[in-house]
Parts: sequence; structure tokens; C-alpha cells
Amino acid sequence: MRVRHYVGGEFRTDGAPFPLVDPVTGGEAGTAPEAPQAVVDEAVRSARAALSGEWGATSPEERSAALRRIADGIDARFEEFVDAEVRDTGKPRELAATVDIPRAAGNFRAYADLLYGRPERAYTTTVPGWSGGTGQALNYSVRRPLGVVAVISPWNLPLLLLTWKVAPALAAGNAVVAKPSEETPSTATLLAEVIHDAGLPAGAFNLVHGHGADAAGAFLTGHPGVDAIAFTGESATGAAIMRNAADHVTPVSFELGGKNPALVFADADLDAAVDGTVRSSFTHSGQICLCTERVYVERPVFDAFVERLGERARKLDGYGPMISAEHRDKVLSYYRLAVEEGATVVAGGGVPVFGDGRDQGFHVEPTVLTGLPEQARTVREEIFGPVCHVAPFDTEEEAVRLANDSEYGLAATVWTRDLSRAHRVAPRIESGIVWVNCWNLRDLRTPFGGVKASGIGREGGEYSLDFFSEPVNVCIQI
Ligand SMILES: NC(=O)c1ccc[n+]([C@@H]2O[C@H](COP(=O)([O-])OP(=O)(O)OC[C@H]3O[C@@H](n4cnc5c(N)ncnc54)[C@H](O)[C@@H]3O)[C@@H](O)[C@H]2O)c1
Ligand SMILES: O=C/C=C/C=C(\O)C(=O)O
Repeated sequence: MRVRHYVGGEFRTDGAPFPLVDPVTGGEAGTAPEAPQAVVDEAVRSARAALSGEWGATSPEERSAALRRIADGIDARFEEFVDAEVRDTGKPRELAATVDIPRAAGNFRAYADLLYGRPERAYTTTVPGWSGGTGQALNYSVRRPLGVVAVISPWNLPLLLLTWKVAPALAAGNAVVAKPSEETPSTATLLAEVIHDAGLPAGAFNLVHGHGADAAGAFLTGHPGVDAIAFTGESATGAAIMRNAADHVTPVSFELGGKNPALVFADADLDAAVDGTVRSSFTHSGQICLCTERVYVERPVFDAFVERLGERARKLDGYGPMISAEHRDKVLSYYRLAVEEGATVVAGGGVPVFGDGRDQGFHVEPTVLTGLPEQARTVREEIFGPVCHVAPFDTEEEAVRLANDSEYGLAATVWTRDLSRAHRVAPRIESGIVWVNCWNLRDLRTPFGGVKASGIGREGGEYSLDFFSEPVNVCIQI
């Protein structure tokens, strides 16, 4: 497939091509076009024109039907989407086929459902009341789209995290200009094809490819014609985007980094806690924002937990690579730093040898560490690889304090059989999401987002519609 921009209803490839790399083998995997400022400008202009044209006049029912056609279009080309996601990310096929692609289609269906049949309830409220002593008034508020929305997405779950924003933005009646990660542009291009075939009016959805800083990403997020920015990626990138957007006071919704804790209490089902931590630390080789990198285990079960987790980590196979040579080097630099900081390496810590083409790819070993102090950089900084540090705790109070001792606050996991403890501990954790006896069990309609350096705002279900639209209060004196 050819990676193409999609601007004003047309596919194009202007801009210098940049190379794509297959992370499994390190080999070349085609090219993508680097959108110059002029293409970004045109995309923003096309989006604006769509708002004052056919797209701006659509009813919620029409948008609901369009979203459903897009979901069906993804399903119809399911294998192509899976192939493209696997090629770009190197993730196991099963993961792409059970999470990334079906949940991307699910994002469009969820918003089609939310809109269908109840536009009034979703979009207006009425409040009769008094107006400053001058008489009775009827207040009602209508929700209007924000306008032109920029969507900037990362490489770890390329289609899922893109559609996570594009679906509600379109549902609320905005026009979108999206820029996927330069590492993983393929499924976004397929999505543009599906949206084109679904018959969305030209300019409702636009796609530009290219890099972030000083390139398409920055051109878009600093653009005076952009009314809102929805971004998922690193916290430092979020800060750069905010600075860039500040001149135009553009509202932002940010899903950023994490250093997610898991708390394992001695009363937990240890099999489930070990299984769950294998998933939460090592799924997609740790390259999910929700992955656990800090595990705190109540002292009586600490040794048993570490031994079993280490054994499971050593036996893992079939795992995918880091996204790039650069990211592999970053993760390996943390493996080395951990040792310098005094860690015991219980499992992994290096580069696996497969004896085949994967040895030129970007794999690192699933790694379990112990023995580091809380202030160690390895325990504080997001690594975004298949690695966790396990430390003991003695009291519930200490467990909560350790969980909260982080600049981040995205997702936490609590393992306990004590229902009262679960209810007591969960709301005390400074985190947007707390899972109890599970991980990444997620309904697309629930609020999703982080506190502290992990983000601004919540997305998911009605929460996304709230961000992507604004209430306008209309007050009529009676
Ligand atoms: N909280 C969440 O929901 C969530 C989900 C997935 C990933 N993440 C985070 O994303 C990170 C991994 O993804 P990544 O490496 O692709 O993130 P990244 O921040 O490097 O890049 C994300 C996107 O931002 C663009 N970008 C980079 N610099 C930019 C700039 N100055 N202006 C505008 N755009 C710019 C990139 O081109 C890319 O499209 C991790 O930190 C992870 O925790 C968070
Ligand atoms: O990386 C961040 C988000 C991940 C979300 C999911 O994997 C999901 O909801 O299935």
C-alpha cells in the first residue's frame, strides 16, 4: 500500500518521502511523504470549508449513519488493516487482530450508538429560572462543535488511538485534520480510504503525514486555523504542543505518559496477580501507556511473587520488538542504568538472540528488576518497554504512598481479595484509572485519562463528546 495524505477529499503524496523501517527485522519498509507547511495549510482550509458546507449541515442521525459505515468499512478490510498494523509496529498479529483493529471499528460504532435516536438528550438541556431579578427566563443550552480539530497520535496503538479521537470529533460535528505518528502511518491511510468510500463530504476528515517537531505536527498544532487539539503521546511532547498552541489559546485534550503502579496485597490470589502483571507489564512489549512499570508487593508474598514473575518473564516468547532502533536504545540505556543504580536483575536485562532475521530487529528481553530505592531514575522515569521494578511494602498506608510517589498518574492496578480494602485504596490512588484484580478491562464509554503529568481532561463516551463540543447557553426572557 502507498502512504498518502488525504486533503479536501483527495489523496496525494506531495512532500519529500521519508523511509519507514520494519521493527522486526530492521529492514526498509517503504516510504511516507513529509507534509510541508502548504499541505497542512490546505488541510486546515479544507476542514474549515467543510464546516460551512455539506458537513456542517449534517444532522446527528446522518453523522451516526456515516460513523456506522466507517466501522463497517474497517470490518470489510479487516485483514488489510491487521497486516498494515503488524507491518508498521511489529506487534504480534493476535494483538492487532483482537485489540487494535476491532476496537478501532468499535470506536466508530460506540459514537454511532451514542448519537443515534437521542440527539436532543445528548445535545441540549433546558433550565427554567430567574434572570437577575428582571423576570423569569428560559435557559437552554445547545452543544456546538468546536470547529477544526487537530488530532495527533502515537505509534503504539496507531489506529486505535487515532480513531479514539477521530470518531467522537466527527460525531460532535467537527472537521478533523489528523497526523499519525511518522513511525506508523499505514492504518491511518487505510482509514482515510474507508472514510472516503463511506461518502463523508470532502474536508470533514483530512490526513497529513510527517514528523512532529518543526514539521507537520508543529505546523498543525500551532496553526491559527485550528480550534482544538487532541493529542496522545509523551508528556514532554504535550508540553511542547501546549507552548506552540498558547499563542492562539487553543484548547487541548492530552493523554500523556505514565509510570503505572501495581499494588499486590498478601491476601491477593497470587496466581491471578502474577498472570495479571505478566500481561500488564509485558503486553505489546510494555509499549502501552497503561502498562505497569512499578510493582509493590506486600512483604509476606514478595519473594514468591518475584520468583514467579521472573520465571514467567524468562519463558515469554512470541513478543514483538521496540518500535525503532532509537527506542530500543533508550530502553537498553535504562537496563544499564538500573544496574548502575544497584538493581538486581531477576530476569532479562539484555537483547534476545533468536538466530534468525529478528536479530537485526529491535527486540529487548522482558525484564524484572528489584532492589532499587524509590528515588532511582529507573523507578521514576517512564521507560515504555517490557520492564518492571518490584519492591516490597509493609502497610496499606505505605502502599498508597508509594503508588502516589510519582509525577505521573494514569493507570493503577490493585490485587486483593479484601473488598473493603479495594474500595478504600482505589480512590486514594492519584490516577485516572484504577483496576482491581484485572488490567486493561476497558469499556470504551468509561472515562479515560490521567492526572498530574499523565494528561489533561478525560476521553471516552460522553466525556469525549464533552471535549469535542461546547455548550452555548441561550437565555430567553419570558
Ligand atoms: N495516556 C495515553 O492514553 C497514552 C496512550 C498511548 C501512548 N502514550 C504515551 O505516548 C508515548 C509514546 O508515543 P510516541 O513516542 O509516539 O509519542 P511522541 O510524543 O513522541 O509522539 C506522538 C505524536 O506527536 C507528534 N509530535 C512529536 N513532537 C511534536 C511537536 N513538537 N509538535 C506536534 N506534534 C509532535 C509525533 O509526530 C507523533 O505523531 C509514551 O510516552 C506513552 O506513555 C500515552
Ligand atoms: O496506550 C494507551 C491505550 C490503550 C487502550 C487500549 O489498549 C484499549 O482500550 O484496548
